[in-house]
Amino acid sequence: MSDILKGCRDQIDAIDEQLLELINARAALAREIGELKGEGPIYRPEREAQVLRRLLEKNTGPLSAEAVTAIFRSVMSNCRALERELSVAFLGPQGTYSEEAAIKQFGGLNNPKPCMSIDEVFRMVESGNADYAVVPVENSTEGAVGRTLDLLTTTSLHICGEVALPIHHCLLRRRHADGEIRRIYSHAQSLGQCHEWLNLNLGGVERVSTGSNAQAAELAAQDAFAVAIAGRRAADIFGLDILAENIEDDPKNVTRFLVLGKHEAAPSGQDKTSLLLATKNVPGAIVGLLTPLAEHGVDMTELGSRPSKLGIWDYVFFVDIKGHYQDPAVARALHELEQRASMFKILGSYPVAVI
Ligand SMILES: O=C(O)C(=O)C[C@]1(C(=O)O)C=C[C@@H](O)C=C1
Repeated sequence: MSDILKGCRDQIDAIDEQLLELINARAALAREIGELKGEGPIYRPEREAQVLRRLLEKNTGPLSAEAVTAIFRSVMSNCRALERELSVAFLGPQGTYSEEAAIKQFGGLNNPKPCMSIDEVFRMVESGNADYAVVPVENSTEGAVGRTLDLLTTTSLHICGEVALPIHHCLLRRRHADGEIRRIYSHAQSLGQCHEWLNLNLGGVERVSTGSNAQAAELAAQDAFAVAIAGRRAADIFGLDILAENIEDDPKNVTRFLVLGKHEAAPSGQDKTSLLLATKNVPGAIVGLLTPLAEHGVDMTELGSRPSKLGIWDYVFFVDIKGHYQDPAVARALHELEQRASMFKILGSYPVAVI
């Protein structure tokens, strides 16, 4: 071993010892905070977002912003687990993008609860069988996830966080299979996101929609004439070959997930509030309904609608605004908006996703 290499490794050993001591000191403080919290919620998404934002501001590299957030999310996950282990429900099985989003947000899962459907994910938390839910809400290519929006209209859970997950699809196939490809398995949303690529490269091959991408990977693992569209993680879990990577039509393909729980998130300084609104079905009603936002200088970042299921051409509106509902300007705007709406529900105020 060269002297230079040995010198670097000796320095790394010394730094690791310091890191170990410091991380354990941090963990001991988290455990102390856990005792102070008593019966209150352990998971504080606003504080975790503040910790990450502060470190990102201080980071001078060479580690990337993504690397720094991944490392500190994992540190916080382990500190949090000393306070109490949380269970997180998501659309399973193992290997889905929902699982990836849950791991990203919580820095690792101590007690994962994969579920068969988005309905079951909500139910798990509502019934107290899991602490938090992670559900997909919209994709940059395919739009809103209707089932999640419908369940938000009736749930008692609060949105307490959001996760933005870049989605890079792979074409996966059973190892050593080389015959004709007769079927492509994937979730309908992923088939839609890879539509152009499939037309160009596998035009004419039957597309079979599955409950999840992980299920598609599992089916492809048993079928020598099939391929699946899923993520890298699913390839590892089900032992599949990756035939092609990044096959999504839009390279900036992102899915946004919501974190839901029984507790509200406190203001973090950079928050969003999601609202569910309805108004009388008359011309110009939605414009009038939203006027208080403009009057109080509150930015609307998103406006979507869903059939209300109460009557034909009757809609509810999903509105995202900047700020926390406790921020004074937002509180004033929401108070006025509530007077004008025929339905008004704050689905949650939560920290804006940290990369
Ligand atoms: O500050 C707290 O409330 C903590 O419990 C500490 C800590 C952390 O590790 O920084 C852990 C869990 C919480 O979700 C937020 C932050």
